[in-house]
Amino acid sequence: MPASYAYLGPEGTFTEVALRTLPESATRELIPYVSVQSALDAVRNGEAEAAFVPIENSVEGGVTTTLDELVAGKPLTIYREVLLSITFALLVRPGTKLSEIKTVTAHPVAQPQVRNWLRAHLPDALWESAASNADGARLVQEGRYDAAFAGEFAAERYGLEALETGIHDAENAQTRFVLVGRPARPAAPTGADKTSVVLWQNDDHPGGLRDLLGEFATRGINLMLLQSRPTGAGIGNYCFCIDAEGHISDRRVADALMGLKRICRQVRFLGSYPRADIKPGEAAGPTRPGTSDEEFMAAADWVARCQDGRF
Ligand SMILES: O=C(O)C(=O)Cc1ccccc1
Repeated sequence: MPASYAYLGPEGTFTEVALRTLPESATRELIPYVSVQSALDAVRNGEAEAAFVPIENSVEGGVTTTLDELVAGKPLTIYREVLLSITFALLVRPGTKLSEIKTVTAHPVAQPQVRNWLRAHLPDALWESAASNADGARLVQEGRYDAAFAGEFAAERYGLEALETGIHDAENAQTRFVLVGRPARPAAPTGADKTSVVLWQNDDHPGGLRDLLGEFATRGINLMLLQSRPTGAGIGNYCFCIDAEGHISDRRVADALMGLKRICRQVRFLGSYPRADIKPGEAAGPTRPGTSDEEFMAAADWVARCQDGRF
């Protein structure tokens, strides 16, 4: 059996389209799962080599199911990320008119991307969430809903017709997807990388979050995502999902992680992987003076010489 990648299915999701842009997907069996949880469980229990799931949307923010799965349970690691521009089509059973649509469905992350369109064109339609956009299309095929917001490409797969295409409230809406596997050595740095971590504060004190963020700021590390998630231990109890620029093999990133490890109750490393928004060589590199690898190494060397009496 070839190595397999699990993904948020069924066939015809944006997730599948994004997955197929990864060259390595051509050599894997791609297996649809009904939910993010079941795709990630397939990795945790060894059924699949890796899972491909949505994690962030430029309109709605973090995909909370995915973040919560990465925050808790058996540790998983992000290997790769993919960005996909998203516009929706309104899919209906052939012959359905706009005036006949009473119920619509799609993945909950799709709703904020089509809300204005719905208000303008189908103000009285009842919205219900589907497990994925393609699953919404499947439910329309089965007659459970009148219309689904999904990729235009899903129409053929589910015998539907696109009544409208190019639906998007926000220009250039993008969704970010990640390939997640069991913990492994991160891929070598490309020069344009990202590091994801989850942080749990040691105690509740004024400026606690500022202390965590300060570990990045003093080392000139830009943050690309900061999302708090409830720990489940009561109101006001949160952990923080953070994406930071750079690779764990960059001295400033490793040093920041060491700083966080010393002051946090728990740090979960979620991986260092190539950025999808820019190509290697396009990254600005450390802009804050004193934060390059060379400067970190020279400083460590100087301390060693002082300890040795050779200053
Ligand atoms: O991949 C899909 O089709 C999904 O259901 C997840 C999703 C939701 C909204 C935008 C992009 C992907």
